[in-house]
Amino acid sequence: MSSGLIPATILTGFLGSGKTTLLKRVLSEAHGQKIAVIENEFGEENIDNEILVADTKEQIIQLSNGCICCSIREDLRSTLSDLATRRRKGELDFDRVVIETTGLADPGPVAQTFFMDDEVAESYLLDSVLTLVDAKHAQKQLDDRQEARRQIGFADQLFISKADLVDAADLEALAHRLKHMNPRAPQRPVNFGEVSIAEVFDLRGFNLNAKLEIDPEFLSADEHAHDHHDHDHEHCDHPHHHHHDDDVKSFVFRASRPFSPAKLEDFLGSVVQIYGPRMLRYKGVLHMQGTDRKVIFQGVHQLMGSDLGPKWEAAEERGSKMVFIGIDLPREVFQQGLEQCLA
Ligand SMILES: Nc1nc2c(ncn2[C@@H]2O[C@H](COP(=O)(O)OP(=O)(O)OP(=O)(O)O)[C@@H](O)[C@H]2O)c(=O)[nH]1
Repeated sequence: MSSGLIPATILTGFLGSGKTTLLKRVLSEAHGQKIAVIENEFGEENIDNEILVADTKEQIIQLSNGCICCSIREDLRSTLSDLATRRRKGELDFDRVVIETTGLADPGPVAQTFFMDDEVAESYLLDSVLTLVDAKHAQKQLDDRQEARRQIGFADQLFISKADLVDAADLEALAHRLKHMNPRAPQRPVNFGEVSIAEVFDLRGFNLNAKLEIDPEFLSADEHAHDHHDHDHEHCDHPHHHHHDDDVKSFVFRASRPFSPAKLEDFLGSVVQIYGPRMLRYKGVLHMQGTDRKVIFQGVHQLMGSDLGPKWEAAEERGSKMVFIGIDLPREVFQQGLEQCLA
């Protein structure tokens, strides 16, 4: 890694979604990487920890009796900073860190630790948030549990476990629901954690230079479905598909006219003041006045940043697209506000 920062991966997913299964698999794969694992489990009996220790020679640090996203967030911060210090001194040797959250954790505060704390930010690079989704139980968990919905909203990559336990139509309905909640995160089924290293590490989900990958077909289909809801139902391919009113939702803003940088900065600065706590992830490739390069922007809650990307190609049509993933965000406010920022 050229930056010298230690890459960190957050592995999340609701209770029993297969986090440990996947992690164990990743750790036992012969990849020549030394991985420090921070496990966060409720309770003193840590079975996962034993399973992992038995099978691997990795460094495992356990944070117990609380949840890293709330009561022991300070423990996470100090553990990360302690690990980095010991690595610098040569007492510990590891190439990356994986944090496995409890099934009930909100990954937001965990991710924020990497930006909020100077010591942590200087040593680590948050690579990505990986979310496991239990194909058998996710629909109900998403209906019932806010944490489960937030785990989807935050994901840079979704892995769907237990696809073997459901039929194709159920799997399709789940994929559809997830895509509405987070169109930015690629989805892929995993059978008992069977993934390759390349699919979990160095995804650069938090990298400002990362491409914004949204399937344009999906998004226009989405608009259509909302505008013609009743009509849409008559022609629905899945008779059992029902409408979910998830509070984690996403929307996309597109424009071909360039943004005025000053107006946009003002607007975003004020919306994050108000809606920041509910803005899980947002990201965009922007056509900005005054530069012939793409501007890549992204944020988590109140924290946002932007970077100059590559030049627009001569033949390429310039335009901006932004995706916002959040909890009950007022789409109209964003839509109209952003339009006001166009030059
Ligand atoms: N059928 C099936 N079972 C799976 C799959 N992946 C994991 N499991 C099983 O699901 C159960 C829960 O898996 P874990 O890996 O312990 O889940 P977890 O997310 O770490 O669970 P918590 O730490 O309790 O939140 C285990 O019995 C796994 O063997 C899969 O793809 N298919």
